[in-house]
This record gives sequence, structure tokens and C-alpha cells, in this order.
Amino acid sequence: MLTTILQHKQQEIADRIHQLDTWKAQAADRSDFRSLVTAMHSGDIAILAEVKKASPSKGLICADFDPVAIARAYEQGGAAAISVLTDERFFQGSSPYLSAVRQAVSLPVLRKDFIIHPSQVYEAAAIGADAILLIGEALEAPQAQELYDLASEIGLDVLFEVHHQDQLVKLPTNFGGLLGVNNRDLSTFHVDLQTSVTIAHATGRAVVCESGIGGRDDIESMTRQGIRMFLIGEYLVKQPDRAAALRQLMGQS
Ligand SMILES: O=C(O)c1ccccc1NCC(=O)[C@H](O)[C@H](O)COP(=O)(O)O
Repeated sequence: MLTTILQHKQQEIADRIHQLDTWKAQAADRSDFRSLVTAMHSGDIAILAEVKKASPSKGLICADFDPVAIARAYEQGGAAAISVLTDERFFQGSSPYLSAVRQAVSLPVLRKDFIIHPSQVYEAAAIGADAILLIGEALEAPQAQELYDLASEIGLDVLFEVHHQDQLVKLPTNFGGLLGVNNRDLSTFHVDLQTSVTIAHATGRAVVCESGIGGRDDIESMTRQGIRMFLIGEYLVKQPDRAAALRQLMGQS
């Protein structure tokens, strides 16, 4: 699946590259970045709540999808930050969703996409993102370093995601962002929350536990094992009262 997504991204980048100069100018005009790193290091439990309509593993998750209403509920419920999927083909996301969410909330907003080219970093800043995701599995080490350095120069924070410990060698040398561990194997879609625990313990780093959180029991299990930062999509999007669900996840009700 990742290979298929990345092949599509190459085409998407080629189709959009004519906008690069505009994006560069818009990125240079930004002076309003909100820090994802600071937000996720605040509080006992920090939740990066994801605005997610569909996914390759689950298909359509939310038929009645209103990204701004979802993001506002997340903010009311005490999310530390918001993740917005901008990939159109595989997640039914979009850049306008991110721009609308960024205007509607006061939290940092992560652009969740498959970033493999510098033009996408400029584009992220141009559409209003405060941070980007870099996926270790999708990048060679020099590419990861280049994209991280560019993001930092522009003012964007970076969530760097790994799934296996062997991908940690791709972590940029001067890394000051957030280390994420995707519990979902992107080849099989199998989810194992212990993936986060294993990598957190092996590295001695605080990690963002990504994917597969299915309720308060999972949060309690993870916090008992030393993890306090989470990226949660499907579970939250499917809740009838998303603000209440967030409070419950954080043990506030
Ligand atoms: O979610 C998928 O099916 C997926 C497939 C291929 C690549 C990435 C994928 N998900 C991206 C994510 O990282 C999740 O949206 C995020 O961690 C939230 O996961 P969840 O809480 O399980 O919705």
C-alpha cells in the first residue's frame, strides 16, 4: 500500500509543481506558526486528534464528514493539537480542509500526508500547517534530513514516524521534533500497540503512540508503560460526542 501511495504522490507532485513559486512566497510570509512540540509536551496526556474521513485499511470512516465541526469538538474536548489528512486519493482528505480547520481552531495543526519532496513542505506552510509528518519508511536518510532541515528553516515542526527500530537511523542528526511510532504495519495493516512501548523503551525517548487506540483502556495501558502522547483518528471520528470522548480518553470524566 505504501508503495502504491508513494507512486501516486510522485505524480501528484509533478502535477502541482507549477505552484511552487507561489507556495514559497506564501511560506515566507508566515510568522504565525504554533508549536506542535510544545503543545504535545504539555499536560499529563497529550492527544493529537485526527480529522480523518477514510483510510486504506478501513474505507469510509465518517460519511457525515465536517472537518471544521470535528476540529472544533476536538479543541473543546482538550486536544493538544489537530492532525488533518490532506491526501485526496487514499484518505479522502484535502488541503482546503486543513486551511479551514487552521482558521477555526487555535491549536497547532499537523499536515498528515506522504511528504517526499521539498515542494510539499512549502505547500504545507502555504496552506496553513504548523507541522508536517515525515515517514521513515517512505524516505532515505539524506532525503529525511533535507526535508527536516527545510521544514525547520521555514518554521514548521516535524513529527518523524517510524514503525521498526531499524528506521531510527533515518532520524535527522539535529532532530528537535517529535518521534512518532506507528503501531500499524503499513504492509499488513496489523496494529500492535506494544510497538510504541518497545521503541520508547529501546530509545529512552518520549514517543507519540500512533494508530489503533480504541478507548480509555488502551490509554491507561500505555500510560502505565510510560507513554503520554497519542495520535488518534478513527476512534474519535466515530464518536457521537467527540469532545466528551476526548475528555473520557484523558480520564477527565
Ligand atoms: O490508516 C490507515 O489505514 C493507513 C494506511 C496506510 C498508511 C497510513 C495509514 N494511516 C495513517 C495514520 O497514521 C493514522 O491515520 C493515524 O495514526 C491514526 O490512526 P487511527 O487512530 O488508527 O485511525
